[in-house]
Amino acid sequence: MRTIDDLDVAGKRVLVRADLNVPLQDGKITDDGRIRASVPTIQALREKGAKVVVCAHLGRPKGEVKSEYSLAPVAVRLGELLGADVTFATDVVGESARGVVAGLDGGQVALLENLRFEAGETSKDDGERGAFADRLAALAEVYVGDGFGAVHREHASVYDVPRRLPHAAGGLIVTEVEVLKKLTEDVERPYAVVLGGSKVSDKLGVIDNLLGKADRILIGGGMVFTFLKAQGHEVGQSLLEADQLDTVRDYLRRAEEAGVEFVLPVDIVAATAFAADADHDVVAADAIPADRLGLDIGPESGKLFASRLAGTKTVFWNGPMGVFEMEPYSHGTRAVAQGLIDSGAFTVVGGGDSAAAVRTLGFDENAFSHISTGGGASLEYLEGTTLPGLQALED
Ligand SMILES: Nc1ncnc2c1ncn2[C@@H]1O[C@H](COP(=O)(O)OP(=O)(O)O)[C@@H](O)[C@H]1O
Ligand SMILES: O=C(OP(=O)(O)O)[C@H](O)COP(=O)(O)O
Repeated sequence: MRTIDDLDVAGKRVLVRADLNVPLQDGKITDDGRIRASVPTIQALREKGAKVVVCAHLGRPKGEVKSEYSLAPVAVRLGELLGADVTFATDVVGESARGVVAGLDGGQVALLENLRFEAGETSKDDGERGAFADRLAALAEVYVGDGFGAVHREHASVYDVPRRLPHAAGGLIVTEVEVLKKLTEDVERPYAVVLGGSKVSDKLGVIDNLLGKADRILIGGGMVFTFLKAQGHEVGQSLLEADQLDTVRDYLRRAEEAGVEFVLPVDIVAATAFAADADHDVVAADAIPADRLGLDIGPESGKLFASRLAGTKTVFWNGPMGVFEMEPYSHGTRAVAQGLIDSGAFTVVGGGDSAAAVRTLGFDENAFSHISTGGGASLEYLEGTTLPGLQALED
């Protein structure tokens, strides 16, 4: 992959695809890790005299303009971190964007509004996506891919725009790939993978491939309930991928045949509502009341998971064990984070929310071997498939 040192960017308009998908609460950024991770590449381009046009997505607004998904607060924080003004365009490829970009001098930075306000960004229709990619590419003369957390998405800004402009990988992508490569080549065993979070349908699929790679697979977070249901247990109102039950049964059967250890929670924190102040109790994992939803793994499961991480040499973790944003449901995530640290293994934590969790729960980032900005992206990278956003940069 070419890097930004291989590009002539002085005085040129450079479109940087970053991953600035940060958690927000009441319009306030609760963890700015992904913004900080994007700063070095932007700073390097400024120093080279580029006119830097940053583009990114926030959440999943599905092609509609929704003010709660505006990148405006991110522009402010990015400016603070860069120590420079960041001009915010109130649209993606419209009049505001064109005006803001035209007004940039070398070394200056602009941020476009949320890419996913445009249906073309995520469209599965090549024509629609291509038409949007044309408009986005027209804003710039050079493209730099640096949004590692989104490289698994075949989206216009990730996959189609680099095919239209001279391109290179930014420093964040280079670093992420360097570290994750180690987990695909010479992984030290026992190798454990911990999966949780809420993007269940996205991430269940990677287990297929992990069965041939990991020695232990620990399941927490919103992933749990599809497994418990597949084993015949009641999961109440918990997150469930009802159409994946056969797939999950197949995983459990194949894991047994292959000698891969599946570790599922033995207890669950079950609440009456998705709220911090809802009534909640620890219940056995096979006895979740029909009117409750599981929002964390229970204390016995926290201990069990930590014990199964002890003695491992490599751990990859994506997805919080519970709704860590609410204190009553944060203990499982805390136990697993501590379990990783205590294992003494080579530990990689991946994912926007997983990385935010370890920081907001007060863990020292340096206690982990690597904190990746990508969850789904790193999981798919570990599968060994070529990711659209990396392939586009290699071509
Ligand atoms: N049992 C659960 N039910 C609903 N949501 C959950 C549950 N456990 C974890 N979550 C949520 O999962 C989210 C993170 O999931 P995900 O995006 O897949 O992780 P990452 O960003 O680390 O890849 C968090 O916001 C957390 O609140
Ligand atoms: O948050 C992200 O991924 P992650 O939750 O897997 O870390 C990325 O910004 C990608 O977002 P998407 O999963 O909505 O495409």
